[in-house]
Amino acid sequence: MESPPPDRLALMRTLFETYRQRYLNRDLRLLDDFSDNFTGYTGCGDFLVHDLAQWQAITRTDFAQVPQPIHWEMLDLQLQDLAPDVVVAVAFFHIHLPLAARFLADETARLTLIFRCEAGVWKVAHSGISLPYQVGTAGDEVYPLQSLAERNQLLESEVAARTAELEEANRQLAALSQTDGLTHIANRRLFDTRLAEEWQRACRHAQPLTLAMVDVDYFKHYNDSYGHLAGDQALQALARLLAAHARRSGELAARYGGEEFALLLPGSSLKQAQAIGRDFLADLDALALPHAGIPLGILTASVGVASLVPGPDNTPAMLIEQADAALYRAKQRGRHRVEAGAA
Ligand SMILES: Nc1nc2c(ncn2[C@@H]2O[C@H](COP(=O)(O)OP(=O)(O)OP(=O)(O)O)[C@@H](O)[C@H]2O)c(=O)[nH]1
Repeated sequence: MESPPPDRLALMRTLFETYRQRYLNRDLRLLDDFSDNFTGYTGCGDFLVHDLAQWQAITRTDFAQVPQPIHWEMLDLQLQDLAPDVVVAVAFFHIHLPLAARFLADETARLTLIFRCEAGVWKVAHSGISLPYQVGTAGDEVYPLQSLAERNQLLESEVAARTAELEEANRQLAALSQTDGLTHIANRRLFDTRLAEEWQRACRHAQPLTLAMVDVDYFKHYNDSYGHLAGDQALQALARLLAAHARRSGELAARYGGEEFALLLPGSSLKQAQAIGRDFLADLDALALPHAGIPLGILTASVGVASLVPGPDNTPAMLIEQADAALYRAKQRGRHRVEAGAA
């Protein structure tokens, strides 16, 4: 097939472009372009319009419905030279209406225009637009704006609901990853994070950071006597008591590992931490979980506290070491007591 001569191609392009620009810019001069002998298919109507006045009314409704300029993202344009007085343009494009109905723009629309030269003037003899929307139009709508708006609203509320669910799931996941599964207090991971944070804070304010390490006494014996499940329950009860002593902002009770716990006490002096340790042991005594076979007859714990002012010569690990050393001394000196400071 021979391709049309350049001037003919230019003509076809001009005809299509003029139509396109007027349609996009909501330019009513478009109405002048139609042939008296016109036929057309609207985007959502499934009937052939062959009454020019009806088509012009549809066009006016279209322009009134969407008065702001429309944007077409052209995908393809076929220009066909059918006869000296007939040319056809078939265009494929995405429609971007000036509203938030994004998925409308995802559809590919097709426009077929037939131009016919009548008494020396090129007119639009046929316009058939195909919009593959899965939604119907309401009333005399040309674009299915109402259905699209409803669909959009539904989609937005579904997205909002899913986003909220996802955020909640993420929040729960984050909380879970920082919580000890047995005792439901902070786990070692959160303790390490908070220790590092509090260390930095104490460093900035040149204040001491204080830490208490807590270890259950004769816990192996407890497990052996009462069973592992009872041991678990004892750890849970102890964790609850310890958590009740983390009262002020920044304080944190955590399960450090096994039957060892940590109480981070920013802003407390060594003396205050010792008092907190003693209060905690008194609470545990009051709980009086039976532990037959050890001198006191109830479950007890030992506490080691240490305090350091962060500086170039010390690290968080040193604070833990010193609290651990104090805890070791508490064990050595008979358990069920609080010891403080490095050896
Ligand atoms: N039930 C239970 N036992 C645990 C858990 N984690 C650690 N243990 C037990 O804790 C016990 C710790 O024993 P040891 O380290 O010998 O210390 P201890 O018997 O408490 O003796 P002292 O610390 O010297 O007073 C071991 O028997 C562990 O099995 C746990 O999650 N649940």
